[in-house]
Amino acid sequence: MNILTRQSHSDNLQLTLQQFNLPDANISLWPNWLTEPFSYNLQQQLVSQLSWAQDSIIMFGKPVKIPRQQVWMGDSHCRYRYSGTTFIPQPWHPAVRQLADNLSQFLQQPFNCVLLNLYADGQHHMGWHADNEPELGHDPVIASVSLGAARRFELKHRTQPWQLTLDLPSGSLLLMTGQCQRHWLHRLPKQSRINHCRLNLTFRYIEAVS
Ligand SMILES: O=C(O)CCC(=O)C(=O)O
Ligand SMILES: [Fe+2]
Repeated sequence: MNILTRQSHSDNLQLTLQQFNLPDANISLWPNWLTEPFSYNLQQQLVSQLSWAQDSIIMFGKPVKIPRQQVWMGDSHCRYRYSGTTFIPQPWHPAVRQLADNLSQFLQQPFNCVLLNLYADGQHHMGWHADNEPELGHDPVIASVSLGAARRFELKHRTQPWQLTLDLPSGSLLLMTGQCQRHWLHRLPKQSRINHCRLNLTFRYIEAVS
């Protein structure tokens, strides 16, 4: 475990980093990347100010409502297609833009779009998947910021009996890199005892096609 000094969000707390060098994937977790008050305020602001939608995706040829609400946001060229639906990005909310800029600086990686997911309680969830849509390119870097209720996050290898379970507290930053999306799946399982809300932002990069 490495200890870095927190550089952004203006306090002097020690920034803890946990690294998991999995076969075919690199996972890093900064459990307290954002401070509690910053996380709380950002969550309140985004829950009330964004146009959340319980979108539908196509499963077995039929539209099915997703078990959460979401917003797709980013630069205007960042169209995103998954499960038979194309999402056009909403323009940047200034606080999300600021967070993307801070992340880009912190990780030395460009980010130009973000999927925001709002889980009202532990019934809301996301099933097994990989963030491997072609527009994300080969071996995408996915940076995931969590606000609100701490939830369990699970990874499993596609072909080997290997699993990793993490707890994602409010203010945490999870980074998935290497060949993670090629060889591993991840999900946010239901946790029926959790009765408050969580907001997750997964920052991504989509190249502009000229
Ligand atoms: O809510 C989470 O932590 C997972 C989100 C996720 O996997 C995604 O947006 O692709
Ligand atoms: Fe994902």
